[in-house]
Amino acid sequence: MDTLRWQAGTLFLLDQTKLPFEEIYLPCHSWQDVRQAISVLAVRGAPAIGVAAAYAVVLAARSLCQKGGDTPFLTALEAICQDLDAARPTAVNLHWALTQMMACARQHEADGAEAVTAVLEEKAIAIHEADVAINTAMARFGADELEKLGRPLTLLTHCNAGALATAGVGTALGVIRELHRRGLVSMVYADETRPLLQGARLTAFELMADHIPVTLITDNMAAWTLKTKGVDAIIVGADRIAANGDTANKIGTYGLSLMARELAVPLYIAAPASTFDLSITDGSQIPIEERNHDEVRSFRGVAAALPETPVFNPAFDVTPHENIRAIVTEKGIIHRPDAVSVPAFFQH
Ligand SMILES: CSC[C@@H](O)[C@@H](O)C(=O)COP(=O)(O)O
Repeated sequence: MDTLRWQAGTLFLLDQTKLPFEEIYLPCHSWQDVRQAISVLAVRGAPAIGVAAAYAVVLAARSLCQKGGDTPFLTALEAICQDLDAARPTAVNLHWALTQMMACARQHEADGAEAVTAVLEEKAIAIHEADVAINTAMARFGADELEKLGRPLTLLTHCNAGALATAGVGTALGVIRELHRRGLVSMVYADETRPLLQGARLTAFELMADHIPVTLITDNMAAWTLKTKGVDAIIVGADRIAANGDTANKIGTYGLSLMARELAVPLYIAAPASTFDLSITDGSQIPIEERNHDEVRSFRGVAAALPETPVFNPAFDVTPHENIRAIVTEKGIIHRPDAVSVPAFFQH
């Protein structure tokens, strides 16, 4: 089951709003289709959003070639990229992929719009394929690191940082998959992850499909689970990591990090280099997406509160770097991330 598929000039996205009950591919024929899919979380997870956005740029370039118009090709493409970038403001992989695509377009500008479109397609496919390899490398580095904790491991994860959030085996779940392959996973506790239940609908589904032992808990059971179930480590993904290691991830991760610190459970982040935003010094500069309030008042149309109930619905929070034991990347491990170790890691 692929999260995304590029076939004969159409992007097919596994519609994650329907999982785990229905496995339906959503055909995206235009960049607007992709933008809509990103907004409603039909495709989600920072790396998968980046790959989808790269294909959206190909669709946009193709449509601009067909339509023509007064605005210069690259100016029009740039405006579309800005619109796509705004679809999910926290996940920096989206911005990263769009920047890569625009740089590629500019590099080949002199060859004309048709040629640029062809090169952009090659670039999007390269970004897609690279994500698969990046996940595999991260899984190995992460498993080597967590293996040091002893065995068998009881782990806890939050949201979905799996195959469904990437083009490959996943970031945090990629590490868990590799640990399982080595016979080192005793149990994975999966937070259900309110309000949109990525943990219940996607993580539990993914792990069960791979016969990895998983136990679903509601988010408010995490502290008690950490205290009573012998959890050896927490491992999660990330949406944006500042230069000092402060990490934005799904809302609830910050709370987990406080529990982890209190209970001396190490917290690991697994994220590719494209999730780092070295242009910002710390997590206070990370934009936090706030989503529709109905996501909290109800789930799939079933009301949980009165429609006029006031709501706060931030989709992400920021975990301070002090609460993170290590960040697993495709280039290796950043131990005890801080304002010195993170930039130094990327200088080599
Ligand atoms: C490898 S995915 C890492 C993060 O993107 C993931 O943990 C997360 O927070 C996803 O949030 P979502 O709102 O489902 O896109």
